[in-house]
Amino acid sequence: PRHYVASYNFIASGSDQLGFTSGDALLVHAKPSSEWWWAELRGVKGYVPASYLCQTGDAGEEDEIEDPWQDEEYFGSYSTLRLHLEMLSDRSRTETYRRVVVSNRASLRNKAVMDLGCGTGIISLFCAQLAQPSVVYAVEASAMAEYTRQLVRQNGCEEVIRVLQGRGEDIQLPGKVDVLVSEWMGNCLVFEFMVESVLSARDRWLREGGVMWPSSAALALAPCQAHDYFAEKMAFWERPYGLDFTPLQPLAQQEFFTKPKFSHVMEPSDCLASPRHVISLNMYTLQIKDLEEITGQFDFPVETSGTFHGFTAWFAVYFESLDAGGTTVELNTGPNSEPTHWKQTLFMLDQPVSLNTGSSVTGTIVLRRNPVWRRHMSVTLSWNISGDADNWCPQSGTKTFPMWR
Ligand SMILES: N=C(N)NC/C=C/[C@H]1O[C@@H](n2cnc3c(N)ncnc32)[C@H](O)[C@@H]1O
Repeated sequence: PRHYVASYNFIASGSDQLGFTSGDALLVHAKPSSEWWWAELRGVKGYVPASYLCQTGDAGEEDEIEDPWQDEEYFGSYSTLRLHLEMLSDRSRTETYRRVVVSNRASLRNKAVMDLGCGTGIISLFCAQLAQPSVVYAVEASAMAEYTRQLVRQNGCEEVIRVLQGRGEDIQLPGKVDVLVSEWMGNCLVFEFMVESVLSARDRWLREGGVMWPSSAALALAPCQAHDYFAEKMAFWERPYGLDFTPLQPLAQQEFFTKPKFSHVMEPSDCLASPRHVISLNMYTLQIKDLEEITGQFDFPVETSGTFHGFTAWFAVYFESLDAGGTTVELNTGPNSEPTHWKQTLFMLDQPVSLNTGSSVTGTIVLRRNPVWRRHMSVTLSWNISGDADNWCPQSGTKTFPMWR
């Protein structure tokens, strides 16, 4: 963050704007655009008009406008093998995409395919190797694209696969495509918001009546117990080495339970109720503006008495057949399916609540996209425990988890 001083008064006109008076010292946290910056004044944050401010201290040295998509860092992370190895090593994920190609091999003949965010090109290579599309546009923004070209040649697919290095939003294709395939899903389905790039490519390059793979997506949720995680991070402070460290428990709650826990492996037996799809996305009708705030409702009849430590979330995506009436292929990242590199995401409540069968946990989940950092979001879970008269614990609550800003 950098210090600026206000040269003029500014009256805020939107709820997300920050008003100030000439002479106020503001802390600028981010510069999502050259007109509006994200700043703080006396603990309140909001958008401010950049032209009303001037830098204190080393004036003149203009720090670079920070990219709200953090593309340099994001695509940088995909120019090394680490993440590609993780994704390719995820057999459930990779075999599912291969199964989609194989089960649609006849209908893929002579089709034009776009593989958005192809990485090493695995999906494109499946298409060229296991079916006979007329062309596959393998689009990859990171420096990995150079190697992807080599892999295409190495596997004799250069007749079919054309690797285009660049962002899906920027590249030009010679024509529209029949199939837009992408592996875009992040934690809680949308984290990283690569889905926006997929929708942008759909709107630009998918022909009328073309097919989206995945065709639809769902976020699943369940109230759960998380005894091991709770013991490891919170109960630990009760009596370590015979001493009472409980004054550290508020710190532990802040440090370990404020953000969701990625890569959590939930046992099916941890579920206190049958998981439900709380959000469903139709990849044909979903609009980019819909991504700003996605809301789901839930009503879980408690089936197993136990300790309600939090909620666990995961996703499933569906690949409809190119043939009318053909079978839909599912990739499910839940606790009852083959493990994947996404595992599940655990949202810990501040206080565990004991739950008895006969009660129910009803409420909402809201995914709110970060207005400044466009690959980030917050998840707000609000719940109400009803039908358990003899339970003295708090009956309702709400908690907002940043992912990550
Ligand atoms: N998180 C999951 N599941 N997959 C991440 C997969 C990301 C891959 O897609 C590329 N990618 C992401 N967004 C774009 C874009 N807009 N244009 C071109 N390539 C892109 C990244 O560089 C990675 O190689």
